[in-house]
Amino acid sequence: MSSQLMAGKRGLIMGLANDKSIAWGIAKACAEAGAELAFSYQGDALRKRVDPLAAQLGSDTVLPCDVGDEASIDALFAAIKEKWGALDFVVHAIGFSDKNELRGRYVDTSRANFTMTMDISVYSFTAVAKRAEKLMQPGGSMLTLTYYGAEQVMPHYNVMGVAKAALEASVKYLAEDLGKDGIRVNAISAGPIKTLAASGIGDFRYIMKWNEYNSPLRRNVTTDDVGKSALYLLSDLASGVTGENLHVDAGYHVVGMKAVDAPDI
Ligand SMILES: NC(=O)c1ccc[n+]([C@@H]2O[C@H](COP(=O)([O-])OP(=O)(O)OC[C@H]3O[C@@H](n4cnc5c(N)ncnc54)[C@H](O)[C@@H]3O)[C@@H](O)[C@H]2O)c1
Ligand SMILES: Cc1c(CN(C)C(=O)CCc2cnc3c(c2)CCC(=O)N3)oc2ccccc12
Repeated sequence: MSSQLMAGKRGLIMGLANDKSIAWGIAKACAEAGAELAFSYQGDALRKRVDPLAAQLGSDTVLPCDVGDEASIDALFAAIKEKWGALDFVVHAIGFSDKNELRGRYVDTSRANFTMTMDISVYSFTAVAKRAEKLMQPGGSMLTLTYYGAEQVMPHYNVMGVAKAALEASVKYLAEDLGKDGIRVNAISAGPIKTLAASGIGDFRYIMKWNEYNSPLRRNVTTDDVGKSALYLLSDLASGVTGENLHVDAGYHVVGMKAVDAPDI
């Protein structure tokens, strides 16, 4: 499938934690299409999981990066510059908040967690773009991940919803700034997927069931669904697409209300 769409392209995948990560679905799709990949991970604990996954895709470039630390981001891009001298695409699959505030009411969000959540889940994409643009030529592409909770209230998504709304706005401003140099910046709004970032979330099973029942495709999406759409946005197939937010959610976001006589009720 799309065997050489990314031949000769070198990309950085940020946010791989394990083989359930959305970053893994995206990395597999890009590698299968011929891309050469580098990975960044957060914290030594993840290194032992990421190394074998990277090797599975023919990559031995696995670098540490805590996106909350400017020096760490600088060191990551210095290593990329040293190894490749250039970069064709970047995937930012990073988001984090205090899970104790991803339950209950949004109004009870603390200033500390609001600030940390915005720093890690929003500003980090801008910080990465600041470094990446220096290594990119026309034709370069950046991608981040968002969620429908940015657009409509999703129970208990709380401050992450406010953060994703800011992230989606930042994609448009970055698209304008980097478009002048021929670099595209887009987002994928993925439906709920059972990943590490989804674990520890109360009633996540209910959220998945609700999405399955109310999506036009009557199913949840997978990291492979997201990977294929990411491949499109990162490749030259999307040469005219920037500042976009592509919903890969089985169509959930288009449904206002189901017909009461729907056959599966
Ligand atoms: N799982 C879902 O339902 C879903 C749906 C839509 C969007 N998203 C978004 O997709 C992205 C990937 O999440 P996922 O679901 O694959 O979960 P995941 O837990 O596999 O990935 C999240 C990654 O963020 C990284 N991270 C957190 N804080 C970091 C920091 N300070 N520095 C560097 N890395 C850090 C983690 O190490 C992890 O690798 C996130 O932005 C998430 O908000 C997830
Ligand atoms: C969907 C959905 C998700 C998945 N998703 C879209 C996400 O963006 C993950 C957000 C997230 C951010 N930070 C943390 C966690 C999840 C749990 C573990 C942790 O310690 N911190 O998270 C929810 C939280 C509440 C309600 C729905 C959801």
